[in-house]
Amino acid sequence: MSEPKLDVREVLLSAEEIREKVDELAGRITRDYRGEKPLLVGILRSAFVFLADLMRRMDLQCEVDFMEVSSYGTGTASSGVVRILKDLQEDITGRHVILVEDIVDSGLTLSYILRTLRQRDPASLEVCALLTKPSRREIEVPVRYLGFEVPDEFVVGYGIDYAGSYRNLPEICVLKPEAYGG
Ligand SMILES: O=P(O)(O)OC[C@H]1O[C@H](OP(=O)(O)OP(=O)(O)O)[C@H](O)[C@@H]1O
Ligand code: HPA
Ligand SMILES: [Mg+2]
Repeated sequence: MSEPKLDVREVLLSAEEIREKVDELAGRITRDYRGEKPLLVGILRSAFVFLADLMRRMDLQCEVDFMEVSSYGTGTASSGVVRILKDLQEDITGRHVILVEDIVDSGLTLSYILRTLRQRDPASLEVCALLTKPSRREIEVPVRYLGFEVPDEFVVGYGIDYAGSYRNLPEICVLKPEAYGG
């Protein structure tokens, strides 16, 4: 088993660039939700790193909950079928909810979650996503707080995996082709 860094072809976003962007997003959320206590909903598993950094940069009372969904399994293309593996613990009726996602690719995951959560009558429902890959979009999703646009490459790191690995890389990277082979 090789070290994760040895499998990296290119660093797309450095830890420093990510830190600065997370600060900026947290600042915007702090200003927009002043006087409220939003519920941050992290989409497991990949969003846990981003969520953990984001909430600590917000100067605001907040609560946290998680949903786990999966559509990618061990491949690099969405199966198109989004399954809820773990639902929220909290009742979101009347709450200000911010969905925290690491990447919007086809948009199928977020669009499914947004549809599901809207039916529960939150006071508001917005999305904060660190990355977007617009070239792969199959369905449009409204992202209020967006970090970076990435090219049409399968990215890993900062919580994001390929087949379960590479989540612990501190940067957003593209792997060497042989690392995607299995
Ligand atoms: O816009 P889409 O094409 O739907 O892709 C985005 C989703 O895919 C990834 O999750 P994945 O299903 O790999 O689960 P994970 O977070 O547990 O890795 C990612 O974290 C997003 O949730
Ligand atoms: O580029 C990606 N990398 C990892 N997981 C993903 N899920 C959707 N897009 C991606
Ligand atoms: Mg994944």
